[in-house]
Amino acid sequence: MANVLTRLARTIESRKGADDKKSYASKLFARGPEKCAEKFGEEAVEAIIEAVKGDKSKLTEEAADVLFHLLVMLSARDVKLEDVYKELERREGTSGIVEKQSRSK
Ligand SMILES: N=c1c2ncn([C@@H]3O[C@H](COP(=O)(O)OP(=O)(O)OP(=O)(O)O)[C@@H](O)[C@H]3O)c2ncn1[C@@H]1O[C@H](COP(=O)(O)O)[C@@H](O)[C@H]1O
Repeated sequence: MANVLTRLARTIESRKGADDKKSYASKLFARGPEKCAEKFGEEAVEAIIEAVKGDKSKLTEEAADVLFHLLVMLSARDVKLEDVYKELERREGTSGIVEKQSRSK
């Protein structure tokens, strides 16, 4: 069974071109990829604020908002979640330090 992120990504993808009065994701898509990116940034900032405050319950909720808006932003630019998973898998087992050095070349 697909995990919740994979299922949510599929649902979000299915909202492209759907009625934006019935779907929040459709409403975001209709406003364009720049707006989707802006909303992701706003949600990330809200999560940062809760992380700094140390409220675990609110940080959990904000993290869910961040993941939802990340998926919308990726979909708005036709980046597949599967490809993000593949990139994470490629990095698995390598040290973060080595990874950083290989990317800065
Ligand atoms: N997981 C989510 C989810 N997380 C957060 N949000 C929405 O993100 C919005 C964030 O709140 P904001 O105050 O920042 O935004 P807003 O004022 O409502 O809207 P803006 O005009 O600022 O964009 C809220 O409206 C939340 O409902 C989500 N909306 C939808 N989903 C899921 O996405 C799927 C598709 O949803 P629809 O597109 O609505 O069918 C469904 O499975 C939903 O459960």
